[in-house]
Amino acid sequence: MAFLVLVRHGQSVANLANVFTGWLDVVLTPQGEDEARAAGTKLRDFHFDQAYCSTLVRSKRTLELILAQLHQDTVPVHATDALRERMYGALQGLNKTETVLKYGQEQVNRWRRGYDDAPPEGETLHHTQERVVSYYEQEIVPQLRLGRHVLVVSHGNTLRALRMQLEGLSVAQVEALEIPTGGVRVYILTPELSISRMYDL
Ligand SMILES: O=C(O)[C@@H](CO)OP(=O)(O)O
Repeated sequence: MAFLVLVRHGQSVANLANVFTGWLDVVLTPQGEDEARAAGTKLRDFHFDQAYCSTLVRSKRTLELILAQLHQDTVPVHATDALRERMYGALQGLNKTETVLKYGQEQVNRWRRGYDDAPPEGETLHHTQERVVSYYEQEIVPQLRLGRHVLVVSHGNTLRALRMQLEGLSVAQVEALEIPTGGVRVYILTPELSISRMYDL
């Protein structure tokens, strides 16, 4: 039985500053590094065959810290643009609270969580989902079919989009889904890749 584990990167300096991040390439805070190590500790009973992350440094560093914590530094790592955070367009770098004061809570909620609402010059969650799911199907599913154990370290919105697909969530459910930094989700899969168990660690 293969298992698939999804982890959101640890807290970044932009998360701490309450700034829209998207494709900004920001580092982890000390707390974020601790969250990454803690995710590794939670995964101590797991052995991975393949690991995936985005090309953004907060995702790469989180994966590196998890594998170091697990003494599994030799697991092959694949870093891809396909697993980058949702592109937040003109909102990138803006403070979230100031943006609410300027445009109103309702508009900002739609930009942040609406499945088909694009932030100015940015991607909708739906578009993010298309690139993430297509990478998942082309690169990760073949590994899972071989019974390999896979770790994916990515971002809040990419993981919301992937979880919608894997868990069959409705639009309303994915719009309400929040994943904490360092959050760990485990899927135990049947040989046909149905989910036999899923849980947060
Ligand atoms: O800023 C971002 O890129 C994301 C994730 O940190 O934020 P939000 O919660 O608004 O999707």
